Amino acid sequence: MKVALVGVGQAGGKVTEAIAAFDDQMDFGAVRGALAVNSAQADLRSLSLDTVLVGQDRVNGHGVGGDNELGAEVMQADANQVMSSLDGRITAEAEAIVVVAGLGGGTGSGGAPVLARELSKVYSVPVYALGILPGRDEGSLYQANAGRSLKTLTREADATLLIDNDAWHDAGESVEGAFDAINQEIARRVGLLLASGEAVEGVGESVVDSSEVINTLRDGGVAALGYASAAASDDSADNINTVTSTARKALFTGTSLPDATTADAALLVVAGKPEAIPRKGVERARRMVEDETGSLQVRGGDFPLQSDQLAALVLLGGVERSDRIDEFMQRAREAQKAENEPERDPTEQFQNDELDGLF
Ligand SMILES: Nc1nc2c(ncn2[C@@H]2O[C@H](COP(=O)(O)OP(=O)(O)OP(=O)(O)O)[C@@H](O)[C@H]2O)c(=O)[nH]1
Repeated sequence: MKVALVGVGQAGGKVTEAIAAFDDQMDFGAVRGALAVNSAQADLRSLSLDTVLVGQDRVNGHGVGGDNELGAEVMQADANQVMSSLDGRITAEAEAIVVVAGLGGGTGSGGAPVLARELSKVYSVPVYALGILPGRDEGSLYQANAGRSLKTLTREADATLLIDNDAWHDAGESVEGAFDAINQEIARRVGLLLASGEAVEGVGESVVDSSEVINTLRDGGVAALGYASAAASDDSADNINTVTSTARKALFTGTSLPDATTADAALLVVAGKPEAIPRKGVERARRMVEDETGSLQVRGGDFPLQSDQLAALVLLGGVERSDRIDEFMQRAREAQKAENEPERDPTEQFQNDELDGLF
């Protein structure tokens, strides 16, 4: 899937840079343009991307200091400048635009939903968000910011792929210390997903197409992405168990949103040498994803890739019913000192008034 990436805020810029670098290093060509937007000049300087500084008249290049309402305001005020910088990058070949941001800070948290809304007004391709949730140990401002931002993002973006900052760091290691490693994990997963619809080597019926990514995300809401890989034999018959166990790992331990397995739709992509991918294994893995997610809409496809490994990518659409989201929204509400509320359907938590949206 050919995309243009827009990173907003510090985390947004760094993750965008990591995804673009992975795509370039693998020679995939799925990332057709990348831009970083921030209200903090210093954060933009360290990036090897084209950049736009917003809010200069309000914060003089110093960032919004975690104030996401201010982040939304400065993005709104300078939206035209950002949109015109994006003009040349969102060419006719872009199949989607991805707005990338850490949801806990100020610029990305406030700016990403504004930008998603502005982009949706102008472009007919889907506008997705890639949002990073603060880890449990991050402060309450981060949690409250992320709750409000997520609520608004899920409304403004066509779908929001969530990455939990607690997903891939080792016990005892601080989230901050793990950023580079987490960003690499994000880049590998997202980079492979985007490239999977771009397969050039081998064009069989079973090869995944970018329309399958778009269809999996069609109902909007929150999405998650799992990944795992294992050494493979050259003979596909020996790889049946490898495919099923790798898909299981991708779903249960390799996911961007731990414990989010109940989904409305899913896409299972198996990457590896075409002759090493066993049809029987892929079919079994697809059924396993169906059983575990409870979704009847599980798509599947191959991603031909010259590698000694077999990898499984599992994209889940509509995971907002998961315990993990429920737990996070609860944390965000508590952080915002909201009143205790009665039990209700978790899917409604993006619609009710108990946690303010951003706009
Ligand atoms: N995965 C990941 N998360 C990050 C990174 N940098 C910051 N974060 C997370 O992002 C949130 C903070 O957002 P930032 O992007 O630093 O803030 P900002 O959007 O630039 O906003 P201001 O600094 O307030 O102007 C926190 O939850 C951090 O844990 C990173 O490189 N990788």
